[in-house]
Amino acid sequence: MTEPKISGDLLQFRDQIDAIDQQLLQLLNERARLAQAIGHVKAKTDAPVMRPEREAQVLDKLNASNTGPLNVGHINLLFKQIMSACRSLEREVQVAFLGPLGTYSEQAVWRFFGHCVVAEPVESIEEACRQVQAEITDFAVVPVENSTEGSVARTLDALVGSDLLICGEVLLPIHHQLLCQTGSLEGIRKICAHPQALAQCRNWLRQYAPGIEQEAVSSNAQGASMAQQDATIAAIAGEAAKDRYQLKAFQEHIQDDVNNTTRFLVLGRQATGPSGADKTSLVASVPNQPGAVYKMLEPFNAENVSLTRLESRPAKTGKWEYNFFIDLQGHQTDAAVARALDQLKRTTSFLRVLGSYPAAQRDVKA
Ligand SMILES: C=C(O[C@@H]1C=C(C(=O)O)C=C[C@H]1O)C(=O)O
Repeated sequence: MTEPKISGDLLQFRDQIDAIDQQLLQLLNERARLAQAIGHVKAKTDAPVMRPEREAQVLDKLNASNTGPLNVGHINLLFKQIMSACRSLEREVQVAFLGPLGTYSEQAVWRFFGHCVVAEPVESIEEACRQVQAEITDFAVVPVENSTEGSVARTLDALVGSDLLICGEVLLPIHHQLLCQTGSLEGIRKICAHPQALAQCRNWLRQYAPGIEQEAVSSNAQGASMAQQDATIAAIAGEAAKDRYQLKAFQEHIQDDVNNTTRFLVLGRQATGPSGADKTSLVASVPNQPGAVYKMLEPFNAENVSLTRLESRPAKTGKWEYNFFIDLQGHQTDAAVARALDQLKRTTSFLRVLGSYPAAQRDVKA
């Protein structure tokens, strides 16, 4: 292919880009050497390699001073990978996620940790938690709620029964795609996907794939794997599955709700310091008495602490008792949050602070 007649300009611009790349390369290696030095300091005290609060602050600072044309999405994407690479020179962090390969949980891992981590799929939420507790891996990434389907009960139950800490959260827009070997619907006899994905694409399927049989399978990634082996099968899955199973998209964004989002938790053994825009999650239960729930929530009102989520689950005591899962804005070391938690100890029969961690949605001030 011939370049347009502005090739003189083009060559000049490319020379400039080459020169800048050399500077970037040098600076990136300088940055990497500093991370290595930090790694040596950490190793002496057995301090954690991954510091989610620091990584959130690095991105906040860059976004606050960014003048473009790169946007917040570009900055986060680029610098997350830079930090991931630098971090891996200290030590490669290990993460268990709810598999199989190609799931949205895997996408959540890459988004939170960047690509320089060892990520292992495991078969259940409980197993992901067990691996962190047994110190087989550093972190687990598990789904906790979906904007249309609600909470993931197994994750909430696993949190109550363990002493793991929430170190971070990931908000992942769920963009379903219809995937098959050729990218065309011709010859497709069956669409295989997790029942939730089939439900989330009901209208689209009715309109654009009427008459094609639908089969519920155990995960979208399994559907994608079936499509990889059989040209008559299409799957509903995300970007990670498309790449993993070498499929082509017939259509992207086929979910009926354009804002369909899943929230994932990053679970670990380490407490996370304040980043400047944090959330705190806790689980509490109260005695079965009139006004008990009101008394439990009163300290948050008194201290002007904003709650972002309140959810109850059976406490499994067989006595119609409930655990309340509460997310609030702020870090447990913030004075107002600390005072509210102190009060809460007096009004609850059970209280566990599940962790304070950087909020995924950040309010960056220029
Ligand atoms: C370099 C550090 O270690 C890791 C890498 C970071 C980075 O590359 O900026 C930031 C935080 C840590 O997850 C550090 O703790 O500062």
